[in-house]
Amino acid sequence: MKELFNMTTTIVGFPRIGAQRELKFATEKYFRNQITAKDLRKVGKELRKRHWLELQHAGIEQIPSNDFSFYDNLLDTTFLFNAIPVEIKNSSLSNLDKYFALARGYQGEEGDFKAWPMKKWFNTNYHYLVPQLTNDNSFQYHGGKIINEFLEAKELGIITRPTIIGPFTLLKLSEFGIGVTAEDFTQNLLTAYGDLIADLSANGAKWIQIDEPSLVYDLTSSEIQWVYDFYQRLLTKKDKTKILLQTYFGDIRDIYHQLLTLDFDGIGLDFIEGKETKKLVESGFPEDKVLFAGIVNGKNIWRNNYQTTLNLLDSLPIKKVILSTSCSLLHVPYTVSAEPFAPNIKKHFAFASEKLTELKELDLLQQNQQLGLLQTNQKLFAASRVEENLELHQQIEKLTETDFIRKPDFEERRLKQEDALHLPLLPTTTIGSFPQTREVKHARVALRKDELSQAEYDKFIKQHIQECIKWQEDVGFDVLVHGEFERNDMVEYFGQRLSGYLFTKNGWVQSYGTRAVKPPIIWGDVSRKEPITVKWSAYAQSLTNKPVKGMLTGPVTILNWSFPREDISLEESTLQIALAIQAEVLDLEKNGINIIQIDEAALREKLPLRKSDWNSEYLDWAIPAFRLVHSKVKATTQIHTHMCYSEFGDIIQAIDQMDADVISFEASRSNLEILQQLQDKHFKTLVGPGVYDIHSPRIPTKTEIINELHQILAKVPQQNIWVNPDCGLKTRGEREAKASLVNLTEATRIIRRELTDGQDTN
Ligand SMILES: CN1c2c(nc(N)[nH]c2=O)NC[C@@H]1CNc1ccc(C(=O)N[C@@H](CCC(=O)N[C@@H](CCC(=O)N[C@@H](CCC(=O)O)C(=O)O)C(=O)O)C(=O)O)cc1
Ligand SMILES: N[C@@H](CCS)C(=O)O
Ligand SMILES: [Zn+2]
Repeated sequence: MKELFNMTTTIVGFPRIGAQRELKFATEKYFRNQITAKDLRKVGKELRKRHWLELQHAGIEQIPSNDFSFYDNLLDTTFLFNAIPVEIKNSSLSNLDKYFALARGYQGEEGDFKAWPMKKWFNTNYHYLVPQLTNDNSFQYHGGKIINEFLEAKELGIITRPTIIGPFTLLKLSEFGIGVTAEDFTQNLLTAYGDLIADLSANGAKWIQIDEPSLVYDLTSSEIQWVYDFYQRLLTKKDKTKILLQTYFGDIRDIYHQLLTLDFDGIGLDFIEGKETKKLVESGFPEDKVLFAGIVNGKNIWRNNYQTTLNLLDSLPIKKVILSTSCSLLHVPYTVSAEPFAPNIKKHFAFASEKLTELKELDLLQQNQQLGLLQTNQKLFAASRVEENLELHQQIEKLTETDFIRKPDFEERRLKQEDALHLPLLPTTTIGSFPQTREVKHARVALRKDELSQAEYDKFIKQHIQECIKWQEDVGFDVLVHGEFERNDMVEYFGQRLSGYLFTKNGWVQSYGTRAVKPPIIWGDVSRKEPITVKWSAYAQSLTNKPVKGMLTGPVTILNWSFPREDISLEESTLQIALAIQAEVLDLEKNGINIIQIDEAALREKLPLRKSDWNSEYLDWAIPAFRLVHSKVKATTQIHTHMCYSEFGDIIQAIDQMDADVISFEASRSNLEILQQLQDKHFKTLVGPGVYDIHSPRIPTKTEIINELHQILAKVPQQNIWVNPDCGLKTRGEREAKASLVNLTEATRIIRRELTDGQDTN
């Protein structure tokens, strides 16, 4: 056992939505003007208190603060420093409403402000708001949320470790207006972060945590130099308050040694996703710094293997260690305690609360105390948890190259589909879901509580499908959808209908703002028990002569938005799911569905963050898994896919290799930058770059959509273009969703007329 330095425990951050999603319900009530700002702030305050006390009670010695957020931490950071657009800054909206205007857009008496774009937070299913920095912006610190929350905890007798996103990550994740670069903000940020540290320090903070997850990417030499120079200058101003530089989602191999020479008091490293973290630490770690060792996985829900962790800790040549999580616990649900799993299943799981216990137990074991805990833990890993599905394994073994290749090729299929489908120029469609109204969600609650029979529920869903089809026909859409009213979520719904899956009752994880998901758990081998979506799609198709798109979630996304197994490879699990979805595709086709969309919104999620680690490994199985799903359909069946909230530019060729016939993706909020990539890379798949942002209640005007279409037409051949919103409409209210779609169809008709010299093609 290593020499002990005052061994303590901490976490990088804790979930904030509340175990019963209190924050979501309160915030949405505030949006609907049903409660006041004061009421909402009170809910936030109660949640923070509850969480700090829970951490204290669990024996966590260093408790973070400012990990709470009403919407998003990066938005909080930009807002804290007042680096927001002048129009919003100068409006007479309240501070809270300015904040929400950036998050969701605002259309009202104070003006018409678009929401900031939203992107995936590294390799997670959490999404952050992308700061838009222009000439008008500067960063200044004048107090605010971070200090208020520190003082709030202090009043409870808890000296927390305030956390803040660091300047490098902030700039890396921001977008810059014309004529502005990250460099322009350096001096400004230095003063702002310096003032922040001084204020927290003056108010009694002992430690401050600066999060720099962007350091886990490949870094250029100028980036390394920027980080080094910035922190060297910042740290000369620090006094007695200790600074922790916290990294996560990988290792920091490009800058590790330089960082160690800076005057940080602690360095937080991820030993779970950081493939080279152990090696880096073994190569040297200064005695005067504390290693915040991220050894409890902040993203999975499986119990920690204590022996493996203790061996790792024991092997590190470190004196001062604080045991921590690999990243914030934001990415896991609160607790498994109230979940109705059988004890022999439950004992394998650790959600956020149970991870606190794990940290404490590891701390004790590290000190050679309560060794019985180790034996109990070892038993969890001694035997296989599940029985294998041998038939499925054989089916996978027998797959050959041809199973992954669709015939005939894209061009031949395209002609056949044109003949079969007769779609107009710039066909219009939507991404699948229509608003999940309270009525729809409520019906599902009633079904769960046996207040509604299955037959009544099915009838209710069919009524919604009928109205949805009729509305799309009236408005003039070319390819219709059934609306996904029967689904709670695009992944959980499938998980619940596939064998091998477990799902929670209350395992909510924040995805963005007020929205959360309950990722299903892959417990064993996955297979399809029976058709999943066929009855709904076939019913919708029976109501219209226009084509209705079948709507499925693809295998890579189902895997990435589930909690995956760790006892078999991700590739193997994905192939199992792919075969299940393939069977569904073929059943849809058999039942008269000629267009099938297979969503792969999370295709990128498990692609290594570092390009130098790509080696094509992940894409080499993820793309074929998608192809396996549709390789056996007829040439005339048109396969669509959909992606959102990711960077696509650097994987555009891999996307083409998915060999779908049509792809729709989010583009309206990434300023259509992807269009250039499509042109440069001669993208073959037909494309529907989203023409408006569905994540905001703001209704796009016809003129805005026309402008988007002009931009698309400037880069993509007109016969390759589809017109659609940038994602599903489930989070939108009916009124705004419909108004936006009407504008979309009318804008398309105008453009069609332009393109066909004044003749209306519709
Ligand atoms: C498209 N996106 C998705 C991602 N990940 C997914 N797994 N799914 C996605 O769709 N990632 C990227 C993007 C953006 N992310 C999201 C994430 C979540 C939502 C969303 O709308 N979430 C809903 C919850 C959806 C759900 O599970 N609904 C259930 C339960 C509904 C519910 O809360 N019921 C209440 C009672 C309601 C009543 O009585 O009226 C209850 O149970 O207490 C269902 O419909 O049955 C959310 O509200 O957060 C969107 C995009
Ligand atoms: N078909 C899904 C895709 C979301 S990414 C929907 O429309 O909600
Ligand atoms: Zn989407």
